[in-house]
Amino acid sequence: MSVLEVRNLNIQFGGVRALDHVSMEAGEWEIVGIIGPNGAGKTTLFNCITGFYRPNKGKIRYRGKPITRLPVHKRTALGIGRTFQNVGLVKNTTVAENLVTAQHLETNYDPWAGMLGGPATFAEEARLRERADQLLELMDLSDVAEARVADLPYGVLKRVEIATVLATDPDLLLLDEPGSGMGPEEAHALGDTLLELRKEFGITIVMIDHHVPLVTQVSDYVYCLNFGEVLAEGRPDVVRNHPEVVRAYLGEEPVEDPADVASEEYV
Ligand SMILES: Nc1ncnc2c1ncn2[C@@H]1O[C@H](COP(=O)(O)OP(=O)(O)OP(=O)(O)O)[C@@H](O)[C@H]1O
Repeated sequence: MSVLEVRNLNIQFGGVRALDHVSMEAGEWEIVGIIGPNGAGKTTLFNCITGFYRPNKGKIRYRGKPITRLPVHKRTALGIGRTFQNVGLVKNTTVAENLVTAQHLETNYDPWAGMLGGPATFAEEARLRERADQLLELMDLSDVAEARVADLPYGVLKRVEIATVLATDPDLLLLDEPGSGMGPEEAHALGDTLLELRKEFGITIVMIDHHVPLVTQVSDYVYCLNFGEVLAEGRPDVVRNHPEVVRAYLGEEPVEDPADVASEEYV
């Protein structure tokens, strides 16, 4: 059974057809890449999967259960975690505090015990902090645990955001441009981390990104959207050299050797 199944999704904003009969799926343990030029409908697809947008037509299933009409918080409770294109963190607190706060959403935390500060509360806080430290280590972020989020560079913030979503214990992780603001080496290191996360937590990942080398490095399967439609899908090496995909990105004819394409940041 697929973890995520999207069938014939349509959504329209005024005259703009943002998604037009879009179907995709992601299986257990899979990393699925979503690429496509600006305005192709990638973030709109995430907004439909997470419940921020309600599609005009189509169905979304999570582990076989229809979720098309469920509100955002119920989808989160089912295990769908998401990062945002423009980083969704509390900027005036530290990195570690962001992770602890995210875990409070998952905990049966008694507000009275919290106010009175009994031993059970301290033990619980210590446990949440320990888990935060483990996640920060896994994401190579231990050295910024006490840094204020607002003081960190964008590339580091993207990693912090992933750690924060992991703190909510998701089963399906949707990453919106995790490689944005990163150079090729930083993006490659992020790719290694994502593969590590999949191994460590056994999660399914769907990732939007413009860094085609990053998408190629980690994805088992790739969808390319263009003007709200699936232009191509398949293994990453096949999609990145698909004539229509190369044309959509560069307006050029495809190159002979896919390795030539892999060296570019964009297809
Ligand atoms: N809330 C909205 N209201 C009106 N139009 C919208 C809305 N959300 C998305 N759109 C339109 O839908 C189309 C797809 O946008 P979307 O943000 O999904 O593209 P994208 O592939 O994520 O682009 P980018 O790579 O630039 O982030 C665009 O034409 C956009 O202007």
